[in-house]
Amino acid sequence: MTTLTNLGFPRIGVKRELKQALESFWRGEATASELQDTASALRKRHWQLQREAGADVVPCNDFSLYDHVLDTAFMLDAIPDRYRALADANPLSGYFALARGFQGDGIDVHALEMTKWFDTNYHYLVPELHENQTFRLRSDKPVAEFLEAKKLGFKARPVIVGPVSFLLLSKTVDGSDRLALLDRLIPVYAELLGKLKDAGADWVQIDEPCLVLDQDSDDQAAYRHAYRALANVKRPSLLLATYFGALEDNLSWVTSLPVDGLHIDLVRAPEQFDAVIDSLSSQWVLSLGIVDGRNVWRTDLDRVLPLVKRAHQRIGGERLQLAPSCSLLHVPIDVTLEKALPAGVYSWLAFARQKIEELRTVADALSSANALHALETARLRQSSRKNSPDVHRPDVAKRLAQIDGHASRRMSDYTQRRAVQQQRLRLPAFPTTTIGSFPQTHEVREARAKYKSNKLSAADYETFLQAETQRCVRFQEDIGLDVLVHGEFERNDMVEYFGEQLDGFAFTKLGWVQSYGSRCVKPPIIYGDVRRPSPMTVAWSRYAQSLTRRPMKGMLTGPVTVLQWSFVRDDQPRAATCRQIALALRDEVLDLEAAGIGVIQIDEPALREGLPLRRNQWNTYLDWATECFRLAVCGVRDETQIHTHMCYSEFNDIMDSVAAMDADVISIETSRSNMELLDAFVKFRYPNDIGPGVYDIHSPRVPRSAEMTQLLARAVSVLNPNQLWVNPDCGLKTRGWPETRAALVQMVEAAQAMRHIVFESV
Ligand SMILES: CN1c2c(nc(N)[nH]c2=O)NC[C@@H]1CNc1ccc(C(=O)N[C@@H](CCC(=O)N[C@@H](CCC(=O)N[C@@H](CCC(=O)O)C(=O)O)C(=O)O)C(=O)O)cc1
Ligand SMILES: N[C@@H](CCS)C(=O)O
Ligand SMILES: [Zn+2]
Repeated sequence: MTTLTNLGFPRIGVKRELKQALESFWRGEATASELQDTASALRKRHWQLQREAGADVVPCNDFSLYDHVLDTAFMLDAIPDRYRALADANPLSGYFALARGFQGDGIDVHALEMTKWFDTNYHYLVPELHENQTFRLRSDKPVAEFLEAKKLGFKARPVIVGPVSFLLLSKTVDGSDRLALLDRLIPVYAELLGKLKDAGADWVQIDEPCLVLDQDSDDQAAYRHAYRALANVKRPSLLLATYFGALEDNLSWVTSLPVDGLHIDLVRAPEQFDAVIDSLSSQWVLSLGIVDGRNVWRTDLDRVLPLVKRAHQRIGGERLQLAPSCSLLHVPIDVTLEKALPAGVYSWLAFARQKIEELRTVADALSSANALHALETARLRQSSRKNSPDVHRPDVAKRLAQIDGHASRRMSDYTQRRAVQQQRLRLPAFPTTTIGSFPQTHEVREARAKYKSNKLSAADYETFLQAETQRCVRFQEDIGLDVLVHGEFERNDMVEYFGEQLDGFAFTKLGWVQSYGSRCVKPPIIYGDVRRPSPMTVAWSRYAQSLTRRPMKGMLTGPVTVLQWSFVRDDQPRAATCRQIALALRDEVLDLEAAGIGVIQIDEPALREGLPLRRNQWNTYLDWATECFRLAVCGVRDETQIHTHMCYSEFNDIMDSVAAMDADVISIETSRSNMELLDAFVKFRYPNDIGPGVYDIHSPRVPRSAEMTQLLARAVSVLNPNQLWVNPDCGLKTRGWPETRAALVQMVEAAQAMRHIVFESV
């Protein structure tokens, strides 16, 4: 019998129950045991849901209160010294201190660095290790969650992050070799596996997602060494899970690792099927990832079934498992809860629950004729989508065909533009600005919720937003910021807001996906050709500019980021969809310019995240991604200053492309890494202006101006001071007003200090 399994399930809950529980706990309004009760209720509900949908085996330890990499670091006692006292005194507070920083009781610690989980919009916390790092099994979370599932009657398979990927996803603070720590890590993994065996686990899913990346000979040696060492310990059988891409050149040696099975992603990399099955050890189980865990489209079962049948013939049902391509963490939970989607679009979608049901249909189709009806329904859905007039719009295709090379080039080069912009804007040295959003307080979100449920009229909602914007503009003037923003109070999310105003996008009501910790997003679904029926942001920017004589930045989300943070159609290349979005944004940029907005920021925080995981595919992506950015912005006159913003980006290896975007000013996240990210700009002699973030907005901690001056001094020591702007790392939407006010006052003070120190002026 073929087994239907799953690699991981969303943790947050359909109504974001985990978010509410976490935030209540952090506010001190709920106890730790109330938080843990919500967590165990969610686990139970999700295991039940998966079983009802048809899963034979459910994952456990895929749940996390914040992040699964942080859980692993915490479990292995990889806790940097600055958190140790907190963690020893109270493990839960210590755990959250690593995630969010902590200020109080005479302690002031910043959080671990956060970065993107491969090419997803999920963020993990980067474990901090050092040369003398030791490990021990500090907690038994995987065992506890396995026993919890077992007690409730579920056949569960614990999921753990493999030792080599754990080290490769970590950083050492002293520059020492991460993999040199492997020998100290292996005994702890052996102990954990032994405990899981004792608890009754037959199998463990050991995730080694780094196996789909380019791995050098040291990495290969590390996998060999780790799995040989774990081969002879008392342990459950090991399913080595790979996802987000192909094993490619790594396959030849992965198949000789002493494990018991392999999971492969056949959605991202269907081409690896033959090579894998040909080289598979005769003892190994093979788990086929045939349903897309990263997107929301229903699977073309007629395409998948022949593949599964071939595998069945080759290795037999006993050794065959069916699963989603990767953990379902990246998709919403249940499409049947969506009551307002257009009927056509609704029928084309599968969320986590439906994906497991699709796998059930495939498994049933292998063993009986019972699946005929389900297969026929699936077939009708595929053809309705393929032939829908809502998907294909001839006017969009025609406009795309007419683009020429001039459309993606500014009129003059940067030096000329800089001079006219400076004449127009007359900014001081070290100009201060923010990244766009100001606190999205409970009142702001509540007003929007009331407006959307018709409890607040459009006029009253607008009046409310105007008052918020006005207050925000006044505040920025009062504290002396130079380039102002309107605050983005009208936006639910920087991508969803634009999607809502563009043709070709659909929206969910409960399609929440975890972004980091308690923060979620509702990615829009791009199902058809994209068009802008009317201006999207001009009225708000015009209104905000009318409130001040200082320059007001127009604020847009860039084409690559809209693409990357949406569920994207899979029936045409991503580049084609991105160009359509870029053209829609180009119209918006020109409308903003015509409305008198002299500074326009087009955020592209997802540019790097969109990089293919294999280097040999980078150039193609970077060429179209940067071209799309320029297509969106290059229609403007020289005197219009174009800003861009990127957070969580490692720039070293993409500097050519960042420069090719040719933004007049780029703001980047640098504070958590102590300005390390600036190195790339320095090495490349980046010519345009840069705003290195001087404080971390992901933490409620308020930095002192001296800290920011120190960071700026580091920047000045390597870059031309005339190039530098002063701004936070990212937008302030997640912060409260008290800490925002306090931090920005300190930031303006830091800029003034720098003007004084460097130019002897104030
Ligand atoms: C910059 N980031 C973003 C990423 N991806 C995006 N798509 N958007 C981003 O901004 N990726 C990288 C980073 C990740 N960072 C963040 C930061 C913050 C959030 C966040 O705050 N998310 C919110 C949800 C945002 C939203 O859609 N809000 C809606 C609905 C609000 C709501 O819950 N309303 C309540 C009533 C309100 C109340 O009473 O308080 C309701 O409807 O019941 C809105 O504002 O209208 C979050 O809550 O997690 C995400 C990623
Ligand atoms: N303008 C956005 C960018 C976030 S990456 C904001 O300020 O929230
Ligand atoms: Zn940002």
